[in-house]
Amino acid sequence: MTMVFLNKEIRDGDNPDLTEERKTATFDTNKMAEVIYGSEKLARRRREISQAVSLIPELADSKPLPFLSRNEKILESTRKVTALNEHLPRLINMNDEDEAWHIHSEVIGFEGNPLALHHSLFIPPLVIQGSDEQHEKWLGRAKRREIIGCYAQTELGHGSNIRKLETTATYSLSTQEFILHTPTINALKWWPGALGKSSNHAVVVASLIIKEQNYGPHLFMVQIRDEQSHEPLPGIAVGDIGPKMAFNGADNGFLGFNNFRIPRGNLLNRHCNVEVDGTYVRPPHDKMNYAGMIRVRSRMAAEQGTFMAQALTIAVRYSAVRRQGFLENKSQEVKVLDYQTQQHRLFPAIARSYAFIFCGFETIQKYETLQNEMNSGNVSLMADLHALTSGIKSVVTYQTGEGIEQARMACGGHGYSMASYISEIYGCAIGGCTYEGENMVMLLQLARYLVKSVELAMRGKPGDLGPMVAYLAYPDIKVDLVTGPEAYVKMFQHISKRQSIKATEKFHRKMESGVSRDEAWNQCAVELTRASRLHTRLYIIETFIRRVDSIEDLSIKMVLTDLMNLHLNYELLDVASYALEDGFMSSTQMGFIKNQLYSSLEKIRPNAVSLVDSFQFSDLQLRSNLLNFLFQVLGRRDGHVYQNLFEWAKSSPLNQTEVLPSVTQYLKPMMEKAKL
Ligand SMILES: CCCCCCCC/C=C\CCCC(=O)SCCNC(=O)CCNC(=O)[C@H](O)C(C)(C)COP(=O)(O)OP(=O)(O)OC[C@H]1O[C@@H](n2cnc3c(N)ncnc32)[C@H](O)[C@@H]1OP(=O)(O)O
Ligand SMILES: Cc1cc2nc3c(=O)[nH]c(=O)nc-3n(C[C@H](O)[C@H](O)[C@H](O)COP(=O)(O)OP(=O)(O)OC[C@H]3O[C@@H](n4cnc5c(N)ncnc54)[C@H](O)[C@@H]3O)c2cc1C
Repeated sequence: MTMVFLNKEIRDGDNPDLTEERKTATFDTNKMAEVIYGSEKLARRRREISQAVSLIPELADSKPLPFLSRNEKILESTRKVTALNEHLPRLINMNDEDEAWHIHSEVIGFEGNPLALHHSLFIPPLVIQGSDEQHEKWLGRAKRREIIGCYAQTELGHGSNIRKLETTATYSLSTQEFILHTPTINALKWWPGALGKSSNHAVVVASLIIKEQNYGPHLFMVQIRDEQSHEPLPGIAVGDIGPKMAFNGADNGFLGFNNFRIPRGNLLNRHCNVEVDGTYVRPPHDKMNYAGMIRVRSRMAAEQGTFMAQALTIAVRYSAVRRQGFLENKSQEVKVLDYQTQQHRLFPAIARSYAFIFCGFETIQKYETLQNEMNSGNVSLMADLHALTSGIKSVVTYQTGEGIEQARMACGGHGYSMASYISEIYGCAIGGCTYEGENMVMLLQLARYLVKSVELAMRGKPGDLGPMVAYLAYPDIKVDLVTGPEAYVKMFQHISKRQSIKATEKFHRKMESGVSRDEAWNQCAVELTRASRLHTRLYIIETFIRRVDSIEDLSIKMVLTDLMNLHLNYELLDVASYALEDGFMSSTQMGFIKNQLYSSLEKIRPNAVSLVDSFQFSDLQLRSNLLNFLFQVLGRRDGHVYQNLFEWAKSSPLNQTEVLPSVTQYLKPMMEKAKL
């Protein structure tokens, strides 16, 4: 049987413009997929899973999702996710989170579903914070999906500042229970995905109170609905928070407690505890209860890189079949992908997708190391990884939003149609700027770490700096960019270091002038977030270079070197003003970077379609095949866009009747009245 999307497979019947693109590729997309996904086996597994899903009709959308109401969307996503549940053990390794993520994104798309958070936000905190006994009680049931769960932390009044969460869990010595209570409207849990209508359990974050002392946010396992009737348990108010910008196949919800009692054993107590007599046993790190958030953030670079890659696959393929305007040859209009402006719009974003995915895999590995260390009681890596993931989460979500929006614009009018599916991808991805820590808030977390590091360097203690920030103590030696990537890294290090130092010095000066620490911090906050972004972008560049260095296959290494050079020049150009300001970069160097960038665009051009083909998204995943009711048509692998756009329009419910009630009830009477 032929795989649905082998690259070098040139298929009869595909749009010849796309076929032509695939023939110019200088590398094999299967080999590239191995680099993107980490190994031959992992890339092959993805193809096998996509192939298997495409053969199960009940896993396909039964109708084009953009034409559905919210209730219908939830019903449809629930139908698919439960059907998928039946097939899962046969299709994927149930312990492999990447396979689970991939298959859900194939089947569900981007609209979310009532189990969306069960595997990513309910089970992980239970694993991380739950004791063996608690795993015994809930983990198996959760994994088998006997119970459905969510993660209820954010409240109506507080999301960013979790120390001020108002939901309380008060320990009752007499009954050895925790009493969960929502004292005000503001204290209602608000936002948790899958809470509104689907979950019957929640990991609830509440302020732990023992003998009137507040011990801060802690995690509790709470059953919120009856397992038989699915009715909320007495003492619980729960519901959906209404439609959102996107992700409307998921039921984000609210939750309130009226002195709702849970057993003492429901405090997730692997790292901390409340003993029978109310004695509090501290965790080994003050912020241990936040570990689950580090985990989610550590996965966001790869996730967001994949979102952007999906939008770019649609936009690049479409740009190779869309012909409009002329260059030299006036007898045939050009593919819009041949315009330099189009390339400048799309190719740097392709480079960023690769960069984020490579960076993401490193970050996930770092988290796994942290997790192993935490399990053996060593929490020394937490601060570094908290700082790193705070920055990465913020930079990649923002730049992914930019990249997807450019992809949409690059598709002209058809990009604005829901037939492109890009708006749905955008809506899902851009939520990442807010969820899991609002971006500015998280950049300021990284800034705390950078300021401390600069202070160490200033105090002449560079030896105390971790490897991630060692450059803050490096001397400034001018670099010749012609010598290659290392020189770019040094230039970036200078820029990042200078901004961190400037922001720290400004902060110190403010305090010396008598301004309080908090106020001084706020007065420097914009400069501090700039330092955080630069530091993070430097880190992403370094991971890209490391990955390319490690590649052995020459054809892959060559094209990825082109992509990396594009990334280096694009990133450096974007921040050049910082280095021009102090004369570290000359205007000649600036000209050099621009020329390198333009020449990188030309080098990438013949490989552009194959670079996005290499992500190996199936048409199902991109919602790109109308015939199977998968409705998105712009990014189809076969490139037959126009006839499918027409089919898409014909399938609109509005076109199922010639004269709508809006006409008979309102427009016609209006026109008749005007005639009188
Ligand atoms: C196709 C498939 C589609 C799938 C799509 C997926 C959809 C998923 C959708 C949604 C999921 C979203 C889930 C959520 O959003 S859950 C809620 C997340 N909420 C947050 O992230 C809240 C953010 N706020 C915080 O994390 C904290 O409030 C804080 C900003 C970190 C501040 O905390 P706190 O006030 O306690 O701390 P301080 O600022 O005073 O800092 C004190 C020191 O502690 C250090 N610190 C803070 N956090 C950590 C940590 N996690 N680990 C280690 N150390 C930490 C901090 O650095 C300070 O150190 P210092 O040395 O400077 O004193
Ligand atoms: C799609 C989606 C899914 C979500 N899923 C979940 C979930 O499953 N479970 C859950 O518990 N939560 C969930 N959330 C909630 C989410 O985690 C919070 O919305 C997020 O952490 C931001 O908090 P906030 O809403 O309080 O923003 P706010 O903090 O109110 O942000 C408003 C503005 O204030 C600024 N600001 C706030 N504090 C500071 C500061 N200290 N310094 C400078 N500026 C500041 C921010 O930068 C922002 O510009 C979800 C949210 C979304 C959008």
